Amino acid sequence: MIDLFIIKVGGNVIDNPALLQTFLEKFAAIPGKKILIHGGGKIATRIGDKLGIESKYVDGRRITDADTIDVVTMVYGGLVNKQLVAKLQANGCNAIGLTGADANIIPAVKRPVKEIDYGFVGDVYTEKLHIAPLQTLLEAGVTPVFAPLTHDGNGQILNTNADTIASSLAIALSAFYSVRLIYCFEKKGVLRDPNDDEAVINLINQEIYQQLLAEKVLSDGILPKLQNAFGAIGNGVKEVLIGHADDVLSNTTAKVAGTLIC
Ligand SMILES: Nc1ncnc2c1ncn2[C@@H]1O[C@H](COP(=O)(O)OP(=O)(O)O)[C@@H](O)[C@H]1O
Ligand SMILES: CC(=O)N[C@@H](CCC(=O)OP(=O)(O)O)C(=O)O
Repeated sequence: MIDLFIIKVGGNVIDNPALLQTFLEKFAAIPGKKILIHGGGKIATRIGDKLGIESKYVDGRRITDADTIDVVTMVYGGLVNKQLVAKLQANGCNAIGLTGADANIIPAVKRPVKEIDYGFVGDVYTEKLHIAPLQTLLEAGVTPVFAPLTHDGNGQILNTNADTIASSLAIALSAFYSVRLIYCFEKKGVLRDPNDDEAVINLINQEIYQQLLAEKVLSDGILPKLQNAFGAIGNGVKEVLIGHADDVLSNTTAKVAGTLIC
């Protein structure tokens, strides 16, 4: 099977112009087929603040009321997505910006209200992903760039965590490609001590994962990232890495920098 790189870049990188520029240059230089999924939570929060719309998170997921879905649709689907596409074009990468609603690629279900009402947050409808349009783009040498937005099939846009979109696409595309999923953020990998940026754990298996959870070394956004990483590796994805945005290119070769999930 042909290699396919699925790379997720988070909001802290997107919000740092120097880090973003380096990342995009290196992403553009990756040879072969690739897909980029971007976050942008930090930027949506900042623009929401300017508009007087407060951001609330529960377990790393944004509570997305009617005003907030408008903000994230504009910020993720417009501002961030189109700026990334333009910058990739400037780096010689023929990118196309998409949301999960485009070509019906990522249908989702509005998260049912239990103890928490997340509002317009979507859980990916994994069995209904439409992969064929993505294959057509990839075969044409075009690089899809996904905003963290999905849709419910009834005209409603939904807000979906970007780490989840990356793992869902990686799992679905593993039927056709040898998929390598790389989560890029502003740390060098999963850290044994969250206050020591050099304390990178090079390899995490289920046993080490459970130990780290028990030791409470993991918190905030690294929790959904690891959950999605293990979901991917257990469902056909060939390789999953978590590492620094600067190391994206080294992580596409045999020499790995960051945390390998196995
Ligand atoms: N053990 C750990 N190793 C790495 N990051 C950690 C750890 N514990 C907590 N974190 C936090 O998780 C964050 C990554 O999650 P998140 O901000 O959602 O990433 P992204 O920018 O990809 O969206 C890091 O910025 C860090 O603050
Ligand atoms: C439902 C939900 O929480 N969606 C996320 C989507 C953006 C995202 O995932 O951005 P980062 O990767 O930069 O964190 C949010 O609105 O924050």
